[in-house]
Amino acid sequence: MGIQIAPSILSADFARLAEDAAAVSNADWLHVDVMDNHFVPNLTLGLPVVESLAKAAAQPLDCHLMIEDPDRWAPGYVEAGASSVTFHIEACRAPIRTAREIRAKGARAAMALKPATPIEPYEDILSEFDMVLIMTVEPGFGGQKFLDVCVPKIRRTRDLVAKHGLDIWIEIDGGISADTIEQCAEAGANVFVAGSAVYNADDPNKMVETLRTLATNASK
Ligand SMILES: O=C(CO)[C@@H](O)[C@H](O)COP(=O)(O)O
Ligand SMILES: [Co+2]
Repeated sequence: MGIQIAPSILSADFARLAEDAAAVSNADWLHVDVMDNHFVPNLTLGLPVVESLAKAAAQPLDCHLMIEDPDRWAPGYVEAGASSVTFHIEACRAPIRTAREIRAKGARAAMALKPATPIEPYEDILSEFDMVLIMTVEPGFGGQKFLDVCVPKIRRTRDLVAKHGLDIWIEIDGGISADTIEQCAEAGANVFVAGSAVYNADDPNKMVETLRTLATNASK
């Protein structure tokens, strides 16, 4: 499973995405936040940008869809070049079908949970997914304060995954920095999204390594 760091390009310069992807060459993934101004009150980018970035970036793309109607749009992100596609369970009408379509097209499928959405109602469909993304801020914006009330949900999700003997990654997204990453790793997260902490650092690649070391040591 392993510790993985996924810088969010939401905190990058959208006019220099290829250069800002290269600035985090040590990262395992590039996290791409797709927002539609309906599911969340913000608008970012869509399929054409993902298609171009997938060609320009060395890292695989981890697309986080914060959009209405992911049933319709999610499979298209695999065709555009994403290696992992995450949709919000709160917005999805047919999560099993959508996850199967993502996987059938060759990408990893993930469900995302907003801070107030519990994992327990989805226990029976966990096996349809490769990853659960637990939001540790309300989705919509970078640079928000980490919500520590979400940490027990990381632990409960890790316990459910173990109970069913599944090989499912747990990703954490929102307010992750050198100050907050260790408690998430201790609770069982293994994929860490960080936007402002990485791109506001003097040396983004060095921050990726700092986060990796802290999470690796805390998860032992
Ligand atoms: O999905 C989101 C926000 O909705 C995130 O991926 C943010 O982009 C993370 O930014 P930081 O909280 O790390 O600054
Ligand atoms: Co995100």
